[in-house]
Amino acid sequence: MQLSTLIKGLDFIEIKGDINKEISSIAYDSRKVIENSVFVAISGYREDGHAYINEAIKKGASAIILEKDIAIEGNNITILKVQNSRKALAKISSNYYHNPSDSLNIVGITGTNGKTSITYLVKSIFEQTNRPTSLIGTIGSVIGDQITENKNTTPESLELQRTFSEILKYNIETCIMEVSSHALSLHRVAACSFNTGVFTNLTPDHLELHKSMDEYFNAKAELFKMTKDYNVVNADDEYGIKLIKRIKNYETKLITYGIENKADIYATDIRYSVEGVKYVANTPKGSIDIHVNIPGTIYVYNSLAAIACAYCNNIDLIDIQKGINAVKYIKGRFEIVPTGKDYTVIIDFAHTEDALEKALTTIKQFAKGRIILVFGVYAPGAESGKGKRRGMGKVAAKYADLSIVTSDNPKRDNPELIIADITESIEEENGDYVAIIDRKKAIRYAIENSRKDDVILIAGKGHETTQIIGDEAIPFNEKEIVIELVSNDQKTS
Ligand SMILES: CC(=O)N[C@H]1[C@@H](OP(=O)(O)OP(=O)(O)OC[C@H]2O[C@@H](n3ccc(=O)[nH]c3=O)[C@H](O)[C@@H]2O)O[C@H](CO)[C@@H](O)[C@@H]1O[C@H](C)C(=O)N[C@@H](C)C(=O)N[C@H](CCC(=O)O)C(=O)O
Repeated sequence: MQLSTLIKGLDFIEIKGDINKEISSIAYDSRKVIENSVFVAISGYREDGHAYINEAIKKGASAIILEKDIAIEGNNITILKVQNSRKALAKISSNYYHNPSDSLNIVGITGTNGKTSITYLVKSIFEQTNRPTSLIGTIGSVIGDQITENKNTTPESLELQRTFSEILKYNIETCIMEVSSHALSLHRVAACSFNTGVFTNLTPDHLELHKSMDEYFNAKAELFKMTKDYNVVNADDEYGIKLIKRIKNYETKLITYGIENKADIYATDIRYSVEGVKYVANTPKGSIDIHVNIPGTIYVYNSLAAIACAYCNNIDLIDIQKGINAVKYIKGRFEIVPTGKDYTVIIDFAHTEDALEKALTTIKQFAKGRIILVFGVYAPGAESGKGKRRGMGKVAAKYADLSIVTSDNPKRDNPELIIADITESIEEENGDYVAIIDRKKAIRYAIENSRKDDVILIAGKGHETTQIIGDEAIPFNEKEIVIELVSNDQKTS
C-alpha cells in the first residue's frame, strides 16, 4: 500500500520526506519491523517506543510515526509527527485493512463486570437466527471454529483491525466484542465503527491506570460517543444512571434494562436455583420466559443486557429464549466443575470486591452447607492495592465460612505481603481463615477439608491458564487442577 493511502484522514503536526513510497506493513514493536514497514513509536508505561526508532530503521523501517523530536539515523526515512501515536496507529491500521469495521455489525460491551458472559449470550442468540457471529474478548477471538488467544481483552488497534478483516474473509457480518476501559483510554478502538454499545456497571477496578472512579467512568463513557444505532445501559447501576443522564440526548437510541428501576427491558418473577435462574423478560415487543443455566442475580442482569442487544437487532423473542438457554456454561464464569462428589466446586473470575460479593451472595441463595472460599488478590502494583486487598478480605469474612487466602497473580509483588493485607482485614471482621501461599496447595486444602453439601468457590483467575509469579507465566489451569485433586480425594464419593 502507498504511504499516502495509509495515512489518509490522519492529522499531522509535521511531515518530513516522501509519502508516495510503498510500505509493506505496520509495526508498533521494533522487534516486528520488516523491510519497508511503518514503525509507530508509542510512549508506553514501561518502555518508550521512541527509544527503538533507530533499531526499527536498522531493521528496514522506511517511515516513522512519532510524537517526540528524535534524532533519526538513516536516509530516505519519512517522518510523520502526530499528537498521539496510539490514535494514529488506530487510524492507519483501519486504513491498512480497508476500514473493515464499517462493513461489520459490531456490538461493543463495556463495564467492570459481565462483559465476557454477555458476549457469549449475545453470540448464542444471534446464532439462533442463522447469522454466524464472531467474538473478541478475554477468552480470545472466536471466528468460525477458530479460537485465538488475545494478549489483551481488547486487542491493540493493529491486531483488532486485522481480526475484523479476518472476520469479513469468513463472510461473518456480526462481531460481539468486549471493550475494556484500557482499550478506550489507550485508543485501541479509536477507528472502530460500533453499531451497539452496552454498559453493564462500574465498581472500583483498574484504578492503577485510571486514578479515580470519575476518570474510569469517563473512559467507559467514550464508547457511547462512537455508536451508530443503539446504546444499551443498566438502569440499576449507579454509574449506569449517570451515563443515561449524560447520553440521553445523543442521536443514538437509548435502551435501558434492569430489575429495580424503570427500564425498557426488565425482569419479573425471578426464581433462583443451583441450576440457574428463571424469570420473565418484558420487552416493548412482549414478554417471554427465560432460563439462564448459570445462577445468580448477576446472570439476570447479564442476560437482560443480551436480550436488549438482541432487541436492538430485531431478533424474535423465541430466538432470544432459545439462544440464552443454549449457553450451558461459560469458561471460568461461575463454572461448576463436574466432580461427582457430594460437595460443589465453582471457579469464578471474580477479582474485585464487588464481583466477589456478588459471587458469594449468589452461592448463599442455594448453598446447603458451608461456603469455602479460595482467593488472593492480583498485584496491581499501586496504592489502590492495599484498599482492594482489605476490601476483598472484608467481603470474604462476611460471606465465607472459611477463607483460604492464597496467591492470585502476585507478579513482582511479595505474595506474603499481599496475603497479610487480606488476612488483617479478615481478622478484624472475625472471619475464619488459613493462609497458604501456593495456590494449588490452597485448592487441595479446600478439597480435603470440605464436607457434604459444602460449596467451594475458587475466585479470581477464572478462565486463565497461567499464574504470573515474578515475570514468569507458569501454566496453571484451575479446572484441570481441581479435577486432578478431586480424583485423589478419597474422603467422599
Ligand atoms: C498497562 C497497559 O495497559 N499496557 C499496555 C500497553 O503496554 P505499554 O504501554 O506498557 O508498552 P511498553 O512495554 O511500555 O512499550 C512501549 C512501546 O515500546 C515498544 N517496544 C518495546 C520494546 C522493544 O524492544 N521495542 C519496542 O518497540 C512496545 O511495542 C510499545 O509499543 O500497550 C500494549 C500494546 O497495546 C498492551 O499490550 C499493554 O497491555 C498489557 C499487556 C496489560 O497488561 N494490559 C492490561 C492492564 C489491559 O489492558 N487490560 C485490559 C482488560 C481489563 C479488564 O479486565 O477489563 C485489556 O483490554 O486487556
